[in-house]
Amino acid sequence: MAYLPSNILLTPEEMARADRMSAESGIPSFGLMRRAGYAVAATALSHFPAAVRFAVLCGPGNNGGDGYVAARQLADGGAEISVHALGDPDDLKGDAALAFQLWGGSVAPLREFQPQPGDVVIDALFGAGLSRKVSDEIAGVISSVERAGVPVLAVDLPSGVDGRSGKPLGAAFKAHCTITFMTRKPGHLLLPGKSLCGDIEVADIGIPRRIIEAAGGSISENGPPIWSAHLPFVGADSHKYRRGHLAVFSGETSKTGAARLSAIAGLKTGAGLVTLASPEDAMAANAAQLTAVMLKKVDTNAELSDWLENAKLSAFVLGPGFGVGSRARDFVLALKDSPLVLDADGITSFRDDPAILFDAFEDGETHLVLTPHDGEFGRLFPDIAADETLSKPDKALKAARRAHAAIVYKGADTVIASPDGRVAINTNGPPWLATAGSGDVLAGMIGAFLAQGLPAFEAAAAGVYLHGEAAGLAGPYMTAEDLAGQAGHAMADLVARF
Ligand SMILES: NC(=O)C1=CN([C@@H]2O[C@H](COP(=O)(O)OP(=O)(O)OC[C@H]3O[C@@H](n4cnc5c(N)ncnc54)[C@H](OP(=O)(O)O)[C@@H]3O)[C@@H](O)[C@H]2O)[C@@H](O)CC1
Ligand SMILES: Nc1ncnc2c1ncn2[C@@H]1O[C@H](COP(=O)(O)OP(=O)(O)O)[C@@H](O)[C@H]1O
Ligand SMILES: [K+]
Repeated sequence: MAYLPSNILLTPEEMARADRMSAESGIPSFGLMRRAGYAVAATALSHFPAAVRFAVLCGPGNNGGDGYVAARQLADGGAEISVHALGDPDDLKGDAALAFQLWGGSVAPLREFQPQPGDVVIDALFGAGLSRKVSDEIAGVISSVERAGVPVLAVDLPSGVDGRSGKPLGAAFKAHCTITFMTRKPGHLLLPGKSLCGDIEVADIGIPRRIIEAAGGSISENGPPIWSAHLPFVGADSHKYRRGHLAVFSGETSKTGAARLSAIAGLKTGAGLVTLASPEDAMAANAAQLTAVMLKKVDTNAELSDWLENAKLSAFVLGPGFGVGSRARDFVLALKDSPLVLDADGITSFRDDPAILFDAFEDGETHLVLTPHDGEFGRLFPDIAADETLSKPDKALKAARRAHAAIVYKGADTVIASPDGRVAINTNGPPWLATAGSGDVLAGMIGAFLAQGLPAFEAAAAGVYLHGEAAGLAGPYMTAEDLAGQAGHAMADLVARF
C-alpha cells in the first residue's frame, strides 16, 4: 500500500488535477474508480454489518460512478441493494458510464426513493464536482433521509458540502461516516463540513504520492510536519537569553489578568525570560501575582523606546487586556521591526485605519502575527470578511498578504496563513477551549515561539497546535489558568516526539 501523505489537503480542483496527472502517467482512470467503489463497499460492510438494505443514491458524475461500483460489489457479496439515480443513467459519460454498465441491475429515479427502517444510505450524488446549490428535489430527499433517521455513508463528501470551503450549498446530508480518497479535502476539516462528515476514512486508491504532492497546493492540516524542524531544542549549553526574552504588555489596573495569562503561557512554552511591561498604576496588582515572570514599568512612548534600546528583547505580545486606542497604536508602531503577536485590543485599535498597521510591518521577513477571532477579523478586513465566495482559508490567505503578517484566524476550525501562500487548518482544539482567556494563553504561546526564533508562520502554527494539545491535557471544564499550566507538559511531550 502506498504511503498516504497524511497532512496534505487537496481542494477539489487539485484533486481533479491529480486525477489528470495520474491518467497522463499511464494509470487507468477506471482502475481508480473501481478501487474507490471497492473501498466504499468495504467501509459500508465494516460500519454497517447489520444493514437490511443498502440504498445507493447515484449522481450524474464520477461520484455516482463510485456508487455503481460499490453497488455491484455489495450485491456480489449477497447484500440487498436498491439503486436510485439522479438524471438518466444513459446520459452518464466516461468512467461513470462504465461503472453503470458494471452495475447492470435496475435503477429507479431518485425522486422515488423512500427510506425504510434498516436502510443504510450510500450517498454518491456529488463529491468533488458539486458546482452549485442542490435543487429542491435533492433537498427533499436529504430531509426525508434525515426524518427517517437512517444512517448515511457519504462517498468522498456528504452531498451538498463544498469540498473547498466546507459550506453546504443549499442542503447537505449529515453523514454517519465519510470515505474519501487519497487525502482529505479542506471541506472535511472546516466547519460546518467537519460536523456533517461524521467519522472520516481515507482510502488509498493508488495515486502515487509524487502526484499528490505535485498536484497539492499549499493547504495542509496543522501539525508537526509543518514546523517540527524549527522546534527549539534546549541543549546543555543553553542559557536563558539563548532561549529568547518575551515581553508582554499589561493593561491598566483592572485589566491585568489577560496579559499575565499570556506571560505565564510564554514562560511555560520555553521562552528563557518573560517580562511583563506594566503601566505604573498596575505595577502593584501585577507584582502581587508574579514570581518567575519579571516586571518592568513602561507607561510612555519614551519609556518604551528607552527599554527597546537597552534591554535584550526577542519578541512581544500586545493586546490582551491592553485597552483600545492611540497608546496601543503608538506602541505597535514603535515595535514595527520586532517579532510581534498582535491580539485582541491591539487588533481593534487599528480598525479605523488598518493600512497604518499593514504598512508598518511591510519590510523584511514576515514578523507580525495577528490572532483575530471572527469579530476582530471583520474589524481589520471588512471586505474580505463579507465576501461569501471565499472559504475561511481563502480569507486568511488574502488577509495575510494584505497585512504582511501570519494570520491566525481563530475559531473551532482555526486557520493559519502566511503571505507566502502556505495555509494550515487546525484540528486538535477541543471545544472546551471556548473559555474566557484561552486566546490570551494562545498569544503567549505564539510569542514564546517567536522569541525562540521560529519564523512567524511556524510560530503561529506551532502555537495553535500546542494550545490544542495543552487543552487536551487540561481536560473539559479547564480554566485558562489550567490551560497555561499545561503548556510546559504539552511542550515536553512535543519535543520528546522529535
Ligand atoms: N482522484 C479522485 O479523487 C477520484 C475521484 N473519484 C470520484 O469522482 C468524484 C468527482 O467526480 P466529478 O468530477 O464527475 O464530480 P461529481 O461530484 O460526481 O459531480 C459532478 C456532476 O454533478 C453535476 N452537478 C454538480 N452540482 C450539481 C447540483 N447542485 N445539482 C445537480 N447536478 C450537479 C455536474 O453537472 P454540471 O455542473 O456539469 O452541470 C456533474 O454532472 C469524486 O468526488 C470521487 O467520488 C473516483 O471515481 C476516482 C478517482
Ligand atoms: N469550539 C471550539 N473548538 C476549538 N477551539 C475553540 C473553540 N472555541 C474557541 N476556540 C479557541 O479558543 C480560543 C478563544 O480565543 P478568543 O476568542 O480570543 O477568546 P478570549 O478572548 O476569551 O481569550 C481561540 O484559540 C479559539 O480558536
Ligand atoms: K457524496
